[in-house]
Amino acid sequence: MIALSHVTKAFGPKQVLTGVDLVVPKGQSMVVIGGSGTGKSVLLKCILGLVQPDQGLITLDGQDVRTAEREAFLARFGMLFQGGALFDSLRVWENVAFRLLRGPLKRPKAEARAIAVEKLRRVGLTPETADLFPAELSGGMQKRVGLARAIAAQPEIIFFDEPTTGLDPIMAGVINDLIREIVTEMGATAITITHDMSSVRAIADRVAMLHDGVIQWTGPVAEMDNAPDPYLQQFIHGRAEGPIAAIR
Ligand SMILES: Nc1ncnc2c1ncn2[C@@H]1O[C@H](COP(=O)(O)OP(=O)(O)OP(=O)(O)O)[C@@H](O)[C@H]1O
Repeated sequence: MIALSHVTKAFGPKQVLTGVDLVVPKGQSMVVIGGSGTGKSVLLKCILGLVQPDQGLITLDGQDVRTAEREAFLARFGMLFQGGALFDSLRVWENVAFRLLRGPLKRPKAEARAIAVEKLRRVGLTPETADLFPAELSGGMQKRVGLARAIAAQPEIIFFDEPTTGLDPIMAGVINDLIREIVTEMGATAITITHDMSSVRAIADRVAMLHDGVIQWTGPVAEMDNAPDPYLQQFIHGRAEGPIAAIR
């Protein structure tokens, strides 16, 4: 379980998080929605310890994340970054096996490659893809490679940062379905950041809306449509009119 309690973060005069309380139960898929610049990425970075909150407490399975040994802590996480973030100079399989070729999860090269090929298969890519370079792949294929990399080391927790950005609606649907299937079969805890409401409906067990530095609403995805919160309703229906200022 990941728990955030009264987490605040400012950059200079800019208050980004003003008191975030959020619980992500183990094995659940939480999707965080909210407008551009509301601090969704900052929230993920705080959990990972890449950004230090000014106040508040973040725990993973009851342990304050600040006291965890860094390498072992990060080894528990997988990440699918916005845009895939593949290394252009490495072959596809080396990208997928990146964390299996170095650091605390290092294993023999042949074994790392075999795992990479298996993970590529899991995301619908053939073994021939393994020896290509990222530039030789379409955007949708790159996203699949990023997903294979995120799951290669069997993480307990996976973060997906805008997993469908830049994809056509059909490929976005394929990636959403893959994420849902993989998270379920791995029993992983997942946090996804997205603006894409089709992702929310495909991926989420629970939804949290970040607005004005706090979690404005959180609940099961099944309750989202009927929740009375006007901020949430404006956001999920993409209305210009409502309590959230449309000019930013
Ligand atoms: N290292 C930093 N230094 C200064 N300001 C930062 C830093 N990181 C984030 N910010 C600011 O914090 C705010 C929130 O940024 P963040 O990237 O978390 O937004 P977001 O909700 O993920 O947005 P988007 O949906 O557009 O990706 C922004 O105003 C951003 O400029």
